[in-house]
Amino acid sequence: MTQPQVRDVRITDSTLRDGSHAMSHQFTADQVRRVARGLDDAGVPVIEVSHGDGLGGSSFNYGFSREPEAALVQAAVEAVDQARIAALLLPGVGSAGELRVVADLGVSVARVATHCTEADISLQHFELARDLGMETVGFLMLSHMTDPEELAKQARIMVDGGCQSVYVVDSAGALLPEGVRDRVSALRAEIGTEAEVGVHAHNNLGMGVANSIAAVDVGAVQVDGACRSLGAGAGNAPTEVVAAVLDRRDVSTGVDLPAVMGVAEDVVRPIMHREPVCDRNAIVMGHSGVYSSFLLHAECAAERYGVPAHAILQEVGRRRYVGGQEDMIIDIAVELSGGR
Ligand SMILES: C[C@H](O)CC(=O)C(=O)O
Ligand SMILES: [Mn+2]
Repeated sequence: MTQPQVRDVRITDSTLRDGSHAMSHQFTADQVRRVARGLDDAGVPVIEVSHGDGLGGSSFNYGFSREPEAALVQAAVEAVDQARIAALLLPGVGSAGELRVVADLGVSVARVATHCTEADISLQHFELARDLGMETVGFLMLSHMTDPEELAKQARIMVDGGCQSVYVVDSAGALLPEGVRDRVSALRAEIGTEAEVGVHAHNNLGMGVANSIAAVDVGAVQVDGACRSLGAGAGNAPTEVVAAVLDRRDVSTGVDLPAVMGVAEDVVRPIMHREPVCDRNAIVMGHSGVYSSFLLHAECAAERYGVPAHAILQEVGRRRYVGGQEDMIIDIAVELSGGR
């Protein structure tokens, strides 16, 4: 087992949460146990486990999980020695009760996600998480949809509410490195040493790793990844590649590179339903700024209504839909099909 060590950047692996989207939320407790154990052995300090849409996400709207969320979380908690287990919560999808349940199970990092202009809805969850003794992380989703100054104001709201680090979340994989640098720099200038800044990158335009490194260059000290990119859309910045590139930059992460490459290749790859790739659907999402987790919803609607998924996604981007508007994807498919 790798011991925790001094590090410059903390990697959070989101395979078991963002990867849930790419797995249609069908992770089993046994898979969670094996991935979490491998990541723990590789020295990954934080492992996120939840439904893709966070605690309470298992539903008709977002897709039902195969196994109860508590069983998945418990499997991860029991599998690790050094890693902290994190859970994601979107206020309104998950509730205070669900946060209490996972805190009792041993989850010690609460990641509260809001649309990038709606940080105020996170405050009661940060307060509760702090009361429960959890570390708090704020997730400003679809960060490309607002400018750096406004994003920094939203980060300020989270920090004043008890959030200890705020992430620039490129949910659509739409940002380019300069857009990431501007946003991370604006957050750093606003919150200074009061909280840390992190980055969560998606790969729809093939920029996941480059964007993560751009963020670190201007002061981000937390970086998310997913093994083998297993995440929504074209997936996340691959944890193993982020670790390798940071190592080449002499930025320490405490992650054992051969071990994490082994997890990606030998544990995660064999259980994947699909390999996230920058295909036409993904590029359309990145180019027109579509929430990555809409991909599977658009593919289902495409099949049902006989229209191309990329056309649906293009229209979602034009209408600037945000998380929570999954049901509108059906409306678009019906319209594009001519009401058939
Ligand atoms: C609920 C979303 O999947 C959170 C996330 O990972 C993102 O916005 O990106
Ligand atoms: Mn994501």
